[in-house]
Amino acid sequence: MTEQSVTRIQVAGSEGTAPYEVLVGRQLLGELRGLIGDTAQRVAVIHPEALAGTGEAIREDLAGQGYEAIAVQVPNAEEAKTAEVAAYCWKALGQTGFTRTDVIVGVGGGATTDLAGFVAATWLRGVRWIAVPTTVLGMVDAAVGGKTGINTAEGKNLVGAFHPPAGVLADLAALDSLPVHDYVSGLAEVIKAGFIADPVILDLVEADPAAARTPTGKHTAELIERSIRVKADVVSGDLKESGRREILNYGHTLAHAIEKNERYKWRHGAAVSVGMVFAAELGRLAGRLDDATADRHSAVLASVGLPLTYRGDQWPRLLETMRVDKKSRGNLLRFIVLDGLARPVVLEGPDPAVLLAAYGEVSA
Ligand SMILES: NC(=O)c1ccc[n+]([C@@H]2O[C@H](COP(=O)([O-])OP(=O)(O)OC[C@H]3O[C@@H](n4cnc5c(N)ncnc54)[C@H](O)[C@@H]3O)[C@@H](O)[C@H]2O)c1
Ligand SMILES: O=C(O)C(=O)C[C@@H](O)[C@H](O)[C@H](O)COP(=O)(O)O
Ligand SMILES: [Zn+2]
Repeated sequence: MTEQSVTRIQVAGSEGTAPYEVLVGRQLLGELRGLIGDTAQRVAVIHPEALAGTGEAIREDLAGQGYEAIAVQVPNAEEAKTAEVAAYCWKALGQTGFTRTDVIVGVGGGATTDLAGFVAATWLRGVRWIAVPTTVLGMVDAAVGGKTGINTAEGKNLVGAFHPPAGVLADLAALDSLPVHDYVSGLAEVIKAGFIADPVILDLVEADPAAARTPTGKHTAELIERSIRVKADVVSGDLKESGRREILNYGHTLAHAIEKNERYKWRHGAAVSVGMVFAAELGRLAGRLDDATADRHSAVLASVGLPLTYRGDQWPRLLETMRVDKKSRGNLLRFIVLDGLARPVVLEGPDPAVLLAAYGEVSA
């Protein structure tokens, strides 16, 4: 991709939903009007506190185009993914007289787009929404695929809906203001895409890990586009996670338990990093994964500054939480492991001793 060009990645419609495009480039906000369309009269721009200026600028621009536009500011990060904040958004829509032809625009990281999509899925049983991801993680993963939702005290993303956006605008310029800690967190999902489907991603990160940590890195656009293609390909064939989509949950069974254990104060990507080291060890102990590929996990994740360990004394609590993971069926725990590089498979009901041994790899 050249500096000014726009890459368009198609996501196929499935199970009665419409296809849509993910645009990757710069200065993409001009595309919003076309996506919102002429039938909408009202637009709600849901954004986090950290992007108050951006949210207001988008609102003003849409108001200038004749829409009745409101900005709905929500808390930063996981504090937005609550029933209370969803109710606050519903109230704002109700007070604005939002109808089924009106449109929600979610501007922010994955937490904001998960919330905005959920509000869109539930308001009047479903209105159109557009995702404008502003983090690496949002661009490569959260904004694509239509998984929307909020957390509860009992666990991560336990309440939600499959409700794909009408379009995704991944404007790379947004990454310039992203704190490095959040930028790096998103690399966990980039590296996940590398292990489950596109090893070229791993080669690019390993070639220059320092560059991978910055928006100005030589391969930034390629890393983001390759990761989006992995996600778009998978969700195009399985919107509701009846089969292949489960591979996108690589590392997430333990990650979500860690996030809950930390009362959602850890960044999702940091937890996914630890979760992937655990899943790699589980794959190795289950006789599926070779030593070199398992070891490659810790090496590449550490090279960009992602964590590899979590508190050893927390294993019983984490195991308990993992039992209500969305991949579980009854009492059967299910994990995504690798049968080799880019060969994800489901491992069902591993022996508790093997699970404990795998946790030993990440236990600090
Ligand atoms: N729906 C899905 O398929 C899916 C996929 C992966 C992750 N997720 C979810 O995504 C969430 C994590 O998303 P995230 O990593 O983007 O974190 P985040 O949304 O919590 O954003 C991190 C922080 O950066 C701020 N921020 C966002 N963009 C910014 C910018 N351009 N400049 C400065 N600050 C900015 C946010 O306000 C927040 O404080 C988790 O809740 C996770 O469960 C969902
Ligand atoms: O899109 C998916 O499917 C994923 O699993 C992508 C994950 O990166 C993402 O964190 C997702 O929100 C996890 O979903 P959950 O169903 O396990 O809550
Ligand atoms: Zn994730």
